Amino acid sequence: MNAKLYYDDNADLRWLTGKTVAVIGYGSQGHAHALNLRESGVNVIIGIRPGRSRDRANEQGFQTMDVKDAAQAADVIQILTPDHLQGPLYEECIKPGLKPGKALAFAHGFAIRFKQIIPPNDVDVFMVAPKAPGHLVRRLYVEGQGTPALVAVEQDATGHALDIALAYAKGIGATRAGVIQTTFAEETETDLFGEQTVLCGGVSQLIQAGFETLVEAGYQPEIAYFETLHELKLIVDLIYEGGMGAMWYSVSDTAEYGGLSVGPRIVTQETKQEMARVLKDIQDGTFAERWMAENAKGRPEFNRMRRDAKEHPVESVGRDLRSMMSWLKPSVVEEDGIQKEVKS
Ligand SMILES: NC(=O)C1=CN([C@@H]2O[C@H](COP(=O)(O)OP(=O)(O)OC[C@H]3O[C@@H](n4cnc5c(N)ncnc54)[C@H](OP(=O)(O)O)[C@@H]3O)[C@@H](O)[C@H]2O)C=CC1
Ligand SMILES: CC[C@](O)(C(C)=O)C(=O)O
Repeated sequence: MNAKLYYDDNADLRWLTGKTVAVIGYGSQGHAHALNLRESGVNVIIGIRPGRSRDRANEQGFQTMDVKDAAQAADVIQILTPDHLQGPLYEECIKPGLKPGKALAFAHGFAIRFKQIIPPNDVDVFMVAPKAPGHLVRRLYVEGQGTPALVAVEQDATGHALDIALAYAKGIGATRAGVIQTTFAEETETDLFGEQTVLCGGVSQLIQAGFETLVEAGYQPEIAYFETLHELKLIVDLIYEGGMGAMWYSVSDTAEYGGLSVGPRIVTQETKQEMARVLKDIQDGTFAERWMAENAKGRPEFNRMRRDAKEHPVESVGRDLRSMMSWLKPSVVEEDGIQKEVKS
């Protein structure tokens, strides 16, 4: 194995003893980090603006305050607000609270890698980036499992930034699954690549294309849903637990032969070449620039794509079919057309 991996025995929560961690933002990652850390015995406060997130953090028993006050009060300041907003929030509310020896933490390297934030030299700067959506970081922790994470140290002012980062990783349950040491650049570039090409972008396009092909050919949409979306989860469960081998072993020989011979017609050499172009745009900052510009314009293209994705028939068909599956325990549900967290 090439990677430097850390597990529970390699991390010591005592590096956070007597310290206060301010979790800034209480969204997908924020609520998971805050709850997991608290249950691991860490003293956590929440820096958050008034609104839905603050109400939720209060309901869950946290001491909440404005970001400026939380940054003043904390030893470790974990920034869990959206990437594109971190720069101005840091300048206005977090930077004034920094003092030598404090730590600035991230769950993704975007703001540092693309220079939205330039911290002073006398603070630690580290990252603990879980490799899962926040709602699953929380669910797995509660179930006694863990989410793998990446740690990186950008600045080691105290000489103990890595110890503190590993303690934090242990507090959120990541060292149960394995924590790999990396750099902000490697985490940012691989994470953006993964979410755009395979995890979020690639998977959603593959599902929609498969669903549309079947429905346009006259097959029942409900069958298309079960075939291209519902069963995907069950197939991925096997891959997650035992690698591709477990999936090939469990499916029929017909599926194995068909999958191995036809798969390369779907994901082609051209797809791989496009992936390389996507990676280049990430590495040279083209994607980051496009994303920041889209936000500056008020997100016209993003809003249109969001709306189209929401209105795709695979969503309405799925909603009806899932309503008959009483065992599903979703973390996020739709109410009046808006995605909402299920109260835990
Ligand atoms: N989503 C994920 O699973 C993952 C995210 N990350 C990283 O974690 C970080 C947080 O992302 P994510 O959890 O998705 O974010 P969310 O969008 O889920 O949550 C953002 C939170 O920040 C709050 N917020 C937004 N603006 C401000 C502000 N000006 N002042 C105070 N609070 C504010 C929001 O509160 P309000 O309700 O008031 O809007 C909300 O609580 C990002 O760096 C992201 O890249 C890393 C790995 C996975
Ligand atoms: C896959 C999306 C992700 O990168 C993640 C959950 O790790 C994100 O930024 O949300």
